[in-house]
Amino acid sequence: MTKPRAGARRAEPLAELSAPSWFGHADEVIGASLGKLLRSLPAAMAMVGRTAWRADRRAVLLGFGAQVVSGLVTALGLLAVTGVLTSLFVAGPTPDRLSAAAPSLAVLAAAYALRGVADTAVSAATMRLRPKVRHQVERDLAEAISRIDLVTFDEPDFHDDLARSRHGGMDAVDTATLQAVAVVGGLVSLASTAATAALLHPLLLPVLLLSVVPETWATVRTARLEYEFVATMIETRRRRSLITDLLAYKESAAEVRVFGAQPFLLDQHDRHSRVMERAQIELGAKETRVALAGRALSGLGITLAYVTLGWLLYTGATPLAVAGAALLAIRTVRASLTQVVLAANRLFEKSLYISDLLAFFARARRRTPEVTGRSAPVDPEVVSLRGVSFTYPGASRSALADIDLTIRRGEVVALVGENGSGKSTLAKVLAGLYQPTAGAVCWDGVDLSTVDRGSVADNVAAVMQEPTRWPLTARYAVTLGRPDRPDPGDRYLDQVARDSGADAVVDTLSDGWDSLLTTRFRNGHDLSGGQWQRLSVARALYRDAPILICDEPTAALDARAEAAVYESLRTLQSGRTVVLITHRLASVRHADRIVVMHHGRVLQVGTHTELMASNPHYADLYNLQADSYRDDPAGESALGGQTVA
Ligand SMILES: Nc1ncnc2c1ncn2[C@@H]1O[C@H](COP(=O)(O)OP(=O)(O)OP(=O)(O)O)[C@@H](O)[C@H]1O
Repeated sequence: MTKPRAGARRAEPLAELSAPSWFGHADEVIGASLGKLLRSLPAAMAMVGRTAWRADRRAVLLGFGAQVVSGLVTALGLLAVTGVLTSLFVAGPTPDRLSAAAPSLAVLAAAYALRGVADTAVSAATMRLRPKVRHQVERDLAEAISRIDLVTFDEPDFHDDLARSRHGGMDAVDTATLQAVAVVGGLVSLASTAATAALLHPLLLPVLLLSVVPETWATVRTARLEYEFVATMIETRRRRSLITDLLAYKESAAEVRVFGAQPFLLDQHDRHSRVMERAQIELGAKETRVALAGRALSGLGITLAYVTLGWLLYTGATPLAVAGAALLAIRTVRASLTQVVLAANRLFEKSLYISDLLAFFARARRRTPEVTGRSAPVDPEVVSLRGVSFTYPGASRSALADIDLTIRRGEVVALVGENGSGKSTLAKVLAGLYQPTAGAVCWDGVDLSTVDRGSVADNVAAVMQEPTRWPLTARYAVTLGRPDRPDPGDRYLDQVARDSGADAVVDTLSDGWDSLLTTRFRNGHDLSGGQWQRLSVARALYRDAPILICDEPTAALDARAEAAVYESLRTLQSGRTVVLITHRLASVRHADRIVVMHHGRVLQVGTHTELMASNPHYADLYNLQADSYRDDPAGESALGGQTVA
């Protein structure tokens, strides 16, 4: 055995990081015109508005009403200031001038007080609205995902789109709610103050607006740069977090250590980080240049505004008191404009993410099976496949090709064949989880593509090849397929636990059925692979469905548990359709029919005896396994104590 040289484990560079062929969506974004991006704003705003309205109408009305009040009293305050200054600047004794200014001063004080109340009401409404809007969108997203066709999860760009929507999109909705309120408030205040400024002198307004245009350009440009960065980096970020997950999760922690994979993973982590670092530094430099240009031009604009005011005073076109109020107006208009520009900028930036979210919702709708209102036959007598083919999204070869098969109620049909021959895919197509790309799956003659998926699923229970390790209590992990089943005294639960061997698992748990099955929380438990499999068999039995799919149901079970499972499958068999997938051919000898699969096609269908006599492929596979047991001096198979051959 050769000893690995120190430092020999150098990972190859990740070629795809320098050749960004998978930046597909980001390229579209980067290539989009500013106009196109700006057009995303109304749709995003409408989405936030609709969601806010659904989430809490009263808060929306209170928030916007208070904004209007706040804007109006700001203008009123400005007019009061003009009144105060006019009274103070006239000739005469100071006490007289002060008394003349008193009414305007009172209006000013009232305006400030009212504005304080209105602004507080706006904050209160916003604070109420923000979490509600976020939760509403999170709920909408979770619901949309839950309805998506299973095959969509195999589409290459689905997970990128989902990640962008879940992370960028959610935060965007949250921020957008806040900014939408700020934009409206700023606009109301701007409109009323600008109208007042225009009243003081019409020239002031265009000059003021001119001073804000460069800043607007700079902020919009910066927002776009940042979005481009996030969009181009999303896959790198996801890949990097995948590596962190491998290091962080218990499921992979042991293999990482056994194979000494830490240096490799850390190296991959660094490579991804370096790509992101370079892009981020480049982004920073671009943003600095844009901000500099914006500020320089904006400074010129402000200078121009003050020069204009000075010129108006110098030529006597404006009295001193009005010029004083105009100075205040300039400050207020600029403050309002800055508020609007900043908030609109953030909104604009967020609207790009919200359009991702909207695109995801649209994709989810397209990928959600249509609700037809028609139901699949309950407890079908005949399940038939006619010319069924199936190709996974993006795959170059079909996983199933031209399959014809009929299964009757009460039959146990075993699917056998080499790895990758299409057994699991066929089982999922049979169960209506995948729609065939050609041909049809019919239950009692009803094409499953014409009925609601929920009604199909209602008839199916499955023991999956890699059962989900549900991080719930043991009770929920078994009963979640029929949570509403009345089961006084847990009689049925205990029965399926005995049939699957799950009773022995639950007996070892400190809180029995109420034990939490994850060690990520306090007092949680973890189970062995075989113990999880026992629970998955119990779950399938508890669901008590007419069609039972068992995909390698006993692969992780010890001999005794395996024998118990097959015994209970035999009991269950009557009145049900059982599809059994296993590589242990001794276990399929007693199946009513055995379907031999090869490269996605059905080679032959028959009983064990028929196939041994006529199908050399099956006979070879069987004898290969049988031979390994014949070498066993005890002559006993480990498969549930059944003697092979
Ligand atoms: N999600 C997927 N995306 C693309 N191809 C897939 C996907 N799942 C399976 N395949 C391919 O489809 C073919 C059939 O796979 P399937 O899982 O049905 O085989 P199997 O007979 O159940 O294999 P095994 O005995 O290893 O469980 C294989 O070539 C496999 O690579």
